[in-house]
Amino acid sequence: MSYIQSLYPPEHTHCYGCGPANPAGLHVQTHWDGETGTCRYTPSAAHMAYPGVVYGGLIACLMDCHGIGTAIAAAYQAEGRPVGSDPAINMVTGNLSVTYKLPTPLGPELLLEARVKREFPRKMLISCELSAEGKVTAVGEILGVRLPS
Ligand SMILES: CCCCCCCC(=O)SCCNC(=O)CCNC(=O)[C@H](O)C(C)(C)COP(=O)(O)OP(=O)(O)OC[C@H]1O[C@@H](n2cnc3c(N)ncnc32)[C@H](O)[C@@H]1OP(=O)(O)O
Repeated sequence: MSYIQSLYPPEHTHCYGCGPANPAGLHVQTHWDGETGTCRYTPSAAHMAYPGVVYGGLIACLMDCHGIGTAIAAAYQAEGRPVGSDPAINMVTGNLSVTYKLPTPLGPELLLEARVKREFPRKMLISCELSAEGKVTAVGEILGVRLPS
């Protein structure tokens, strides 16, 4: 299946974190298997906090866009229709929190796994774990709020 952000309507493809049409963006890609949103991202040397460690703001960006991508995928699934079908489901971040448990090593690929924690009529609370080399280094929660169609 295509990644979720590739199925956003054209006007929502310019996001710095995940917009495929933003040449300067991070191009976060969320893959949804019906239960878990998965994203892989390898930071560059420019994403450094201090030698050997990933900048926390980058981690927040990755969790933000991957969380919203997961929330949107889950919202389509809850309505029993394919991602990208009309009417489009659009969400923005109402709230984002990140707990940095360990320094995240700069170099290896990062794995983000996101799941629905709570579902409400107009919003979706997503939990996200970020790991590097098999170790969870950060956890987060993202509240996606649905925009009117
Ligand atoms: C779409 C493709 C791009 C990908 C996006 C990537 C992620 C982003 O960076 S998005 C940009 C950053 N986020 C923003 O700019 C959002 C700015 N905020 C807003 O536009 C509005 O406050 C918005 C839309 C979140 C809510 O406004 P509005 O529709 O008036 O909401 P409102 O009716 O007050 O609340 C809706 C529900 O959400 C809840 N809610 C809204 N904001 C928050 C918040 N910050 N924290 C907790 N709950 C909230 C409300 O409690 C309410 O819950 P319930 O339905 O249970 O009563």
